[in-house]
Amino acid sequence: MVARTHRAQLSDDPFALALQPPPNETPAARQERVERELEEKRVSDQIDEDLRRERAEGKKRSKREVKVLLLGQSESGKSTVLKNFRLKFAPSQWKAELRSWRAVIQLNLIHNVILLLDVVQERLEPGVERPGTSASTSTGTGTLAGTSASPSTPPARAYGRASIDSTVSDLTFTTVARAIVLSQKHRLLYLRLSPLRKVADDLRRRLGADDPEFTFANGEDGPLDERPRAARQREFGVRGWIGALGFPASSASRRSDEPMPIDEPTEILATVRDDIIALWEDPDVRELLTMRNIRIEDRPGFFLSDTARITSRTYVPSDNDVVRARLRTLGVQEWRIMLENSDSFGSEWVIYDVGGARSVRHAWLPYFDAVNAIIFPISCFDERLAEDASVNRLEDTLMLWKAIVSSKVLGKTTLIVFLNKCDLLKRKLQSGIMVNKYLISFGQRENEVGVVVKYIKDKLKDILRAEGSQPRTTYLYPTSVTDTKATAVTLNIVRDGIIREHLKNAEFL
Ligand SMILES: Nc1nc2c(ncn2[C@@H]2O[C@H](COP(=O)(O)OP(=O)(O)OP(=O)(O)O)[C@@H](O)[C@H]2O)c(=O)[nH]1
Ligand SMILES: [Mg+2]
Repeated sequence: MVARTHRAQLSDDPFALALQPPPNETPAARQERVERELEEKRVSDQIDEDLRRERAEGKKRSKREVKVLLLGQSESGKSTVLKNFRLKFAPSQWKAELRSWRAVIQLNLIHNVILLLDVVQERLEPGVERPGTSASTSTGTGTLAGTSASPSTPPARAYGRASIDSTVSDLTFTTVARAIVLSQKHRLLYLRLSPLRKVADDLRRRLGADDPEFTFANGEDGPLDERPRAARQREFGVRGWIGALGFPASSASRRSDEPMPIDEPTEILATVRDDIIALWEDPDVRELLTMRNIRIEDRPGFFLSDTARITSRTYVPSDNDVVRARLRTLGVQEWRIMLENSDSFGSEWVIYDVGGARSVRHAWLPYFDAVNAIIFPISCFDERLAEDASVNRLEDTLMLWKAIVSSKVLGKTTLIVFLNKCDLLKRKLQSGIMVNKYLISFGQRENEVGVVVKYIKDKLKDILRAEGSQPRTTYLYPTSVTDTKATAVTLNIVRDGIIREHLKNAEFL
C-alpha cells in the first residue's frame, strides 16, 4: 500500500517515467514491451528460485567469516574499493604486492600513448578516418570520449530510457576547429613511438593474453560502435590478478628495497620517455583530442601526467598508482583477507570482486547472499556503457538497483552503496556540463556536487521504498575511491557497520 502511494507520487518524475511505457506506444511496441517484461520477470523469478535452492542446499558457511559481494557496472570502481580495503586492513600483503603492478601501470600508460597515436594517425592519414568523424568540423553527441554516441548510434529504445536519453540528442556540440596541420615533428614522434604497440602486445601476453579466458572488452567494431578509432580503444581484462600479476610468489619473496629488474618494456619506455612527454604536451595533439571530445585525463588508467616517473628504470609503483591502475575484472575473484591488527570477531573477510559487464553478470548469482556493496558511479549520468553504447550508464545502474531491492530473496541482505567518482562528477560540473540536460527531473537545482549527490541519494531511497518488500539496513556513502585517505575513513565506518549487522544476524548480541 505504502509502495503504491509512493509510486503515485513518483508518477511525474522522469526517474519513474523512465520505467513507464511511453504514452504514444504503438500496439506492436506494446506487445514487444510486454513480452520483454514477462521475460525479465521470468529471469528474476528464476534468480530467486536459484537462490532459494542454493540456500536450501545449505552451503554451510563459516559464521565467523564476513562476506561481501562488490556489485556494479563495469568501471564503477569495484576493484578499486577492494584495493582500498586491502591497503587499509591488510597493509603488509598489499605492500608485498605493489611491485607486481608495474607491468599493468606500464601497459595503462602505453594504452594512453596508443590513443594519442591513433588520433595523430587519423590526422596524418585522413583516409583512415571513419565516416562522420571528420576532425575539422566534428558534430556529435555526448560529452566524454568513449561514451559519446555518434550520429549513427541507433536511437535509444523508446521504453526505459525516455527521460535520460531523449535529452542526450540536445547535447549536440559543434566544434569549428582551426585547421590543424601536423608537422614533420608529429610524424617523427609517431614513428618513434609506434613500436610501443608491440610492447603493449608483449605486456598483455605476459599478463595473460595467451590464456583462453583472457578477453578484450569494448571489443569488436560492431554496428553500434561508430566512434572514431581513437575513442574505441580496446580494453583488456584478466580473470585473476594473482595469476596475471604473479604475486604473491614473485613479489613477496623479494625485499621491497631491492631494485626492480630492468626488463625490456622498462628499457624501451625509458628510451622513449621524452617523446611521450612531447606528444602529450603538444598543443596540436591536445586540440585534436578536444575536437574528438576525448577527455583522456578522465579515463580509467590515465597515467600520462606521470610519464617521467613511470618511465624511470627504477620505477616502483606507489599505493596511489596501484589504486588508479585499471585492470578489468572477468568472472569472479574471491579474496580471503585476514584483517591485520584485529583478533576480534569479524577479522576474516571474504570479498567477491566480480566483472561488471552485462555479459558476465550471471556469474554474480551464487554470491548474492553476502553483504551487497553496490558501487554506483555517480559521475556517469552522461555516459554510455562500454559494452553496449545504446545504454546510458545511469539508467543501467538504476535498473540494477531496482532489481536488487525488489528481489524478495535478497530482502534482508544488508546493502551498502558507494556513490562513487564524486571527484569526476565535480570536474564534469566545473567544466560546464549541466546535469539537467540529462536528467530533466533535476530541474533548476544548483549544478553542484552536494546537490547532485543528495538528489541521487533521494532517488535511490525512493526506489527502495517503492520496490523494497521490507525495511532493511542500507548505508549510502559518497566516495572518490581513488582518494585512499578519505576512503580509509569511510571503510572504517563500513567495516564497523557490517560487523555490527553480522553480529546481530549471527545472534551474538
Ligand atoms: N577519478 C576516479 N577514478 C576512479 C574512481 N573509482 C574508480 N576509478 C577508476 O576507474 C577505473 C575503473 O575502476 P575499477 O575498480 O577497475 O572498476 P570495476 O568496477 O572493477 O570494473 P570491472 O572490473 O570492469 O567490472 C580505475 O582506473 C579506477 O582507478 C573514483 O572515485 N574517481
Ligand atoms: Mg574490476
